[in-house]
Amino acid sequence: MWKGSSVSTQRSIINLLLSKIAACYLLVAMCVLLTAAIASHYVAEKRQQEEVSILRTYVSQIIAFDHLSVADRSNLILQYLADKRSFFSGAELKPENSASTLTWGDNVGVPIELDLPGFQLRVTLLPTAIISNQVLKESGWFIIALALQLLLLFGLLKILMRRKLSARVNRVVRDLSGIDCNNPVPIQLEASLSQITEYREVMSSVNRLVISLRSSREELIAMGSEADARIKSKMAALEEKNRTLIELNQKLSKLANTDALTQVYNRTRFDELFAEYVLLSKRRHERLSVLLIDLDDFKRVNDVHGHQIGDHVLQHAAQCIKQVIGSEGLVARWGGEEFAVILPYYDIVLAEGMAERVRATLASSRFEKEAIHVTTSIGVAELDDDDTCDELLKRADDALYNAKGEGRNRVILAYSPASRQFEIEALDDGEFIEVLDAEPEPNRCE
Ligand SMILES: Nc1nc2c(ncn2[C@@H]2O[C@H](COP(=O)(O)OP(=O)(O)OP(=O)(O)O)[C@@H](O)[C@H]2O)c(=O)[nH]1
Repeated sequence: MWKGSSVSTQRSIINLLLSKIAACYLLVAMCVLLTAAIASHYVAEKRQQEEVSILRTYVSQIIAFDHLSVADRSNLILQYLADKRSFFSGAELKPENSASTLTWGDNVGVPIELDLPGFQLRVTLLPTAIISNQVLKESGWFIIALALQLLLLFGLLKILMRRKLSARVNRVVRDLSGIDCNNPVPIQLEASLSQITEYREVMSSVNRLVISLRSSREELIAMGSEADARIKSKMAALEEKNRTLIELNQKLSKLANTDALTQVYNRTRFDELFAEYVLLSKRRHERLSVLLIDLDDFKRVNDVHGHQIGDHVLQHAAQCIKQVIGSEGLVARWGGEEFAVILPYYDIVLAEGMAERVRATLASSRFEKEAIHVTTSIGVAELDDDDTCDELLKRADDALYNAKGEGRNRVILAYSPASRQFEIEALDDGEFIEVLDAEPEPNRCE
């Protein structure tokens, strides 16, 4: 945009300069004319007086020539006056002792009597206004000539200035178009143009804008970085709070899901997990077994060693079960001194093996300094296609009940009506015999 208007900008600057010069010239010319008009009046008066004085001297010299006749003298005087018609409008000459009077001109103006020996001379001065008009006319021609010269000079000046200004205006235009909005810097005034008021005003307005733009930009940057820093610190605080919240949530969820004494899953969580595992296993037609583990004669432990020691034994027993199960299944406290284990992908035979390992481990363990010995009875059941959670648990519970009834410290398997029946009898310390059951009773283990 700036480049496009460069030429017109130059023209307008040149026209501006020239119009200023022309206005100055007209003002000066008017002053000169006025002065000339006033001066011409005084000049005319003065010149008339000088001419009268010269005339007086001349006539006196003519009179002094004795060898000339009166007529010759008169003629010479009138001839002289006729030559000076630009100052005198008429004359009347009357030699002494002569009856006739010689006249010249029309005698319009101011009459002056010149008293000379032998002659009476009365000359009429041309009116001063006429003389001053002549003076003015001469000045007028002078002024016209001057104006013509000035016009010529203007033309030359215009060409010269256009050439000289071109580079400077281009520089100004380049400066203006080169203002970088990201780093606005005030423009240096072009020395040769700074004499022009309009240029100065425009440039100072531009520079004011540039400075305000710069300060606004700096303010914005400062505000932006301050806001950035605040946002960052807020984000860091938020992240910190979020982390704390996540940790608290994890702790809370662990607290909600874990049994406070034994640090295995609590009953509530077991119920949820058990329902999910049963659902998934049935949907995928995968095996799943459950163990119900009960510590034998635990009342006796409490009675003999106290409830607190009983608590410790419970904790140790829970950790033992967890260790044996490892990552194969999930251990939960079913209630009191009873634990439940979910074994995904385990059929009843595998589950029985795992139950036996649990039973044997606990039976061979000694707890606390009193070397407390506890045995366990375990009921094992495998998920059947038609089973609900409750039915499966019921079968395991029944098996556990049977284990208690059979004398404790043993593993009893429960069979569903749909599955192939096994009978495993626990012998001493976990020896089992697998027996075919011709007519098995549902949910019962023999
Ligand atoms: N120390 C302690 N004892 C508990 C806890 N929960 C249940 N018990 C005890 O466990 C005992 C369970 O007794 P019973 O139901 O008679 O069972 P048992 O003595 O183990 O006998 P059987 O199960 O028939 O082998 C009771 O004495 C309860 O007080 C517990 O959290 N801490």
